[in-house]
Amino acid sequence: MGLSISTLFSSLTSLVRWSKEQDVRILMLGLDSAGKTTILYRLQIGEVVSTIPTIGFNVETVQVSATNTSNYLFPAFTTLCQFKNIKFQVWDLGGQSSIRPYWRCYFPNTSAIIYVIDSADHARMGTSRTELLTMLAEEELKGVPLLVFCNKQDIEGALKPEEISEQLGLAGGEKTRPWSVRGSSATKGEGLEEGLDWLVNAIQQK
Ligand SMILES: Nc1nc2c(ncn2[C@@H]2O[C@H](COP(=O)(O)OP(=O)(O)OP(=O)(O)O)[C@@H](O)[C@H]2O)c(=O)[nH]1
Ligand SMILES: [Mg+2]
Repeated sequence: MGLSISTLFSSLTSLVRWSKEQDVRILMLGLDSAGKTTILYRLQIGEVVSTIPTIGFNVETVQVSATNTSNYLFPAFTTLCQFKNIKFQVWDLGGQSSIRPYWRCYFPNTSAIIYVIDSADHARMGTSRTELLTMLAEEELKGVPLLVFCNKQDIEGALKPEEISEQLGLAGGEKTRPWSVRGSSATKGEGLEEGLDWLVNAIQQK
């Protein structure tokens, strides 16, 4: 009897986990050439791929090992969670101005947003900010966690994450969602996993 209950419980747990995995959808947005597709494949296969501008979208399943840091009271449970692998469907949408109006078609059922900025593209920082703030005002994305990658930190003269964060002004306006602005270099593979780790925790704590 005990065995069958535990088997049933374990099957149910797997089912719930499976259905949750299917639901976890991350949208990756940002202006053209920000580095979205490079980030997607760096996260998925750990390599820098040669990209062409995305017309439409790329979607891939990305697996991360999540660290649950919220269970200070239950160290054993925390240890278990540290080894839990979570799968996400990451949707990388093309960022050209003619494609941006279609971003909103992908907003329903979004669990989190990754917004990618080319930190060396000083000229278009204002456009990138406007696109981000317009998107965040959408009702469908209310409360959805936001990770901003200030990408291309390897380029000399790139704006630092703190400077970009200041320009975006999220500290003053964003009170209803968890958000984080971080530096990354997709080509060097720096900052990506730490950023995703933050996002995983933000999604789990919602
Ligand atoms: N130096 C540097 N170059 C990068 C970095 N990330 C991406 N790139 C380069 O930037 C260019 C554009 O990268 P993509 O990943 O295609 O950009 P995207 O955001 O997907 O662009 P769209 O598909 O047009 O929206 C490519 O030549 C990449 O190699 C980075 O961190 N550092
Ligand atoms: Mg692309």
